[in-house]
Amino acid sequence: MTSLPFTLRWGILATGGIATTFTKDLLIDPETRSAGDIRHVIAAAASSTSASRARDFLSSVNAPSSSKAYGSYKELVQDKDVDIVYVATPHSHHYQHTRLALEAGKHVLVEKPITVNAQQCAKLRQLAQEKNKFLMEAVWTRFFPLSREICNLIQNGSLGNIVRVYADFSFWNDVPTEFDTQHRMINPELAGGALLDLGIYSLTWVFMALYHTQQQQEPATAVKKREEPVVSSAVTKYETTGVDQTTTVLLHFPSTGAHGVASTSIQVATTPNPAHASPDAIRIQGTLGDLTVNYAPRPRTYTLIPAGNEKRGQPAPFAYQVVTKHEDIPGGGHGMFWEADECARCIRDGKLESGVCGLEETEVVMRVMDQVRRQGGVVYPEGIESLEFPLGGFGL
Ligand SMILES: NC(=O)C1=CN([C@@H]2O[C@H](COP(=O)(O)OP(=O)(O)OC[C@H]3O[C@@H](n4cnc5c(N)ncnc54)[C@H](OP(=O)(O)O)[C@@H]3O)[C@@H](O)[C@H]2O)C=CC1
Ligand SMILES: O=C1OC[C@@H](O)[C@H](O)[C@H]1O
Repeated sequence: MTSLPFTLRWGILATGGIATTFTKDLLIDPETRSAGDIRHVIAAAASSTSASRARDFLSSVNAPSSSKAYGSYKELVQDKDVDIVYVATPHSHHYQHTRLALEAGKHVLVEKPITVNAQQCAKLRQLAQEKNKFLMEAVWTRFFPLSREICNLIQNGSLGNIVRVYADFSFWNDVPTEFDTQHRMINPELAGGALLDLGIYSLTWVFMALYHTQQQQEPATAVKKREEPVVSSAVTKYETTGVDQTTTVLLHFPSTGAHGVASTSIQVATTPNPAHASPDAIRIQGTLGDLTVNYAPRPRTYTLIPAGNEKRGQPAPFAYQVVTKHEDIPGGGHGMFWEADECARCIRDGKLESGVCGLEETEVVMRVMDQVRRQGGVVYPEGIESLEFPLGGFGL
C-alpha cells in the first residue's frame, strides 16, 4: 500500500525578489524531482505594506485562489492553516520576524543569514527548542543533489584528506551606479555588505568541506564536538555606507592543519562577463585529488581531477580519470525546492533541525562572521544587533 504524500502548508512572509523565486519553486510538482512523498501548499502570503500587495504577489506567482493575502505579518503567523513560515525580509529583520513566527507556534525557514549575529541565532535556536518547532536557515545550496554528492565524496575519503579549500562568491562590478545607499546590499540599517549576503556562500563551501564533514562520532563513545576554525580576515569597506565591500576570510582548522579561504566582493564578480567562461568558483584540494565546482550558490557542475602522484596512496574510486558531472535543475525550477522538501520531511518525521543544515553549524558560521566584522570594524546599528523583542520598526 502506498501512503499519501505529507502536505506542508506554507505562509510566505514578505513579497520581494526571493519570496517570488522561492514560492514559484514551491508550486512545482515534486514528482518532477522524484519527491512524491511530500507536497507543498501556499496557504497564505503577507506584505507589511498592504493586503493588496500580498494579493498581487500571489497572482504573480500563480498561487491557487485559495491562498490568503494579508496586509501584516502578525495576521500571517496567526493563521491556523499555516504550518511553516518562510521569512524573506532583509537580514536586519530576520531575528524579529522569526521570533514572531516561533512565538506564534509556527515552524520556520528563514533566509540567509539566519540573523545579524551569533547571539541572535543562539536565542532563536533555544526558542525553537522550547516551542518544539522546526527551524532552519535557508542555505539552499546545501540541498542541491550535487552538493550532497560532494559531501559524500569527501566523507568517504575519495579525495583523501582535505588540505585546502578556496571558495568565492562575488557579485557586482559597479555598486555606485547599481545601488543607491538605501539598497539592502549596502545599507547598514538592513545589515548590508558582501559578507552577510554573498560571503556566506563562500563560507558554506569551506564549512561543507572542512566542518560539516568532520567525523562527529568517537568510535563507540559519545558524540565528539566538531572543531571550530581559527579566523583571520581582511575587509575593505564601501566608503559611502561603511559596510564591507571586499572581504577575505582565512579559516584554519588546527587539528588537521587544513585551510579554507573564503572570499567575497561587491566590487568584482566571480563571473565578470557571462560571454566568457570563468574559472570554477570553488576548489577543494585533497591528498588524492582536487574537486572544483562551477558556482557557489547554485552548483551545477563539478570536476574531479585525481592527483597524479601515485605514491600518495591508493587511487580514489574514480581510478585516475578526470570526472565532470553536470546536473540540470528539474521541473524548470530555480533549485530552492530541495530545501523546502527537507523542511517537509523533517516536520513529517518530528525533527526540530535538519541534519544537512543544522543550527549548531549555522551558529558556528555566524560566529565566524561576527569575528570578521569585529576584525574589519563593520558596525551595524544597535537595534538590529539586539536580542530585544518585539522592537518597533519591523512591521510588528
Ligand atoms: N537564497 C537566495 O538565493 C537569495 C536569498 N536572499 C535573501 O532573502 C532576503 C530578502 O532579499 P530580497 O528578496 O532580495 O529582498 P527584497 O528587497 O527584494 O525584498 C525584501 C522584502 O522584505 C519586506 N520588507 C519588510 N521590511 C522591509 C524593509 N524595512 N526594507 C525592505 N524590505 C522590507 C518587503 O516585503 P513586504 O513589503 O511585502 O513586506 C520586501 O519586498 C535576504 O535575507 C537575502 O539575503 C536574497 C536573494 C537570493
Ligand atoms: O543569496 C543571494 O544569492 C544570489 C544573489 O543574487 C543575492 O544578492 C543573494 O542575496
